[in-house]
Amino acid sequence: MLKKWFGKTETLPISESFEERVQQATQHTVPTHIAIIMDGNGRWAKKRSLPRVAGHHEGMKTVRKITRFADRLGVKALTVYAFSTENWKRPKAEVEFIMKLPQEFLGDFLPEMIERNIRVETIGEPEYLPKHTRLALEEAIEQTKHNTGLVLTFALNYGSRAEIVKATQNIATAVKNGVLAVEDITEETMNAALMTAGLPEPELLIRTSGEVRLSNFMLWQLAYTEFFFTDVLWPDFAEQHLLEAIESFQGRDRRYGGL
Ligand SMILES: Cc1cc(N2CCCCCC2)n2ncc(-c3ccc(F)cc3)c2n1
Repeated sequence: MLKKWFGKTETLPISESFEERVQQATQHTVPTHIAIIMDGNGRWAKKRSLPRVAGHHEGMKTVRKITRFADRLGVKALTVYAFSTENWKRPKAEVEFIMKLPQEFLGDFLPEMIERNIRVETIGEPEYLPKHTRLALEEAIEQTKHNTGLVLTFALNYGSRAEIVKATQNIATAVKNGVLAVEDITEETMNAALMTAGLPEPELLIRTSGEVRLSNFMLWQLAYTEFFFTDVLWPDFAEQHLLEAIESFQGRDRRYGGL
């Protein structure tokens, strides 16, 4: 909004109410860990008669935008579902394009993430990613491993059922080797065996584009998570939408199964 003042135009703040809402949100419990299923990239492109990869590229920019805002709000962990084990079924050219996004993202944003004390992590099976993708990821993880701020975790070639099977195999091996007694297996044993070991459980899950399902994402970890589903397509997801999801979270009465 522009206001004429002594012939000089100046842009008023985007919205005083937005800034007030940000202040309000940060006075209450901001979710420690937010997980996001970033859906709607292909549809965003199709609506604009653009190739699907244009939606993925725009979606990558949204990851940067939302990471900055989550960091500003004091979120401790942000986990984003960037590529599922099922995504390999997409056309070869689309997968090849998507697999170049980590390098582009890090090339542009890694210096700022280091400046912001953000730590980069990944969950999934990186061994099946192209070498250039894996190297970019490993470099970012190495360069940020001592950071103590927001933990930004990319779920890449990730599937929750495969994660649980792998964790179960490792626990069974520990029992077989006499390192662990069956009666000592607890929920904590599983938490420690999963790829998300060390992360707090997500308090808020956001899924964009109107889809209402988990798509094999963090099935164990989301047991007590609040869900926020929005029709907004991921490339259109902006600070106002994250703020809306957090305000919704703050308005809920979390009981963890109790009364
Ligand atoms: C495979 C993939 C897809 C990907 N999309 C953009 C977001 C929408 C969902 C699919 C496409 N994005 N966006 C950022 C990354 C990324 C991954 C690792 C990393 F260290 C830095 C950035 C990414 N990776």
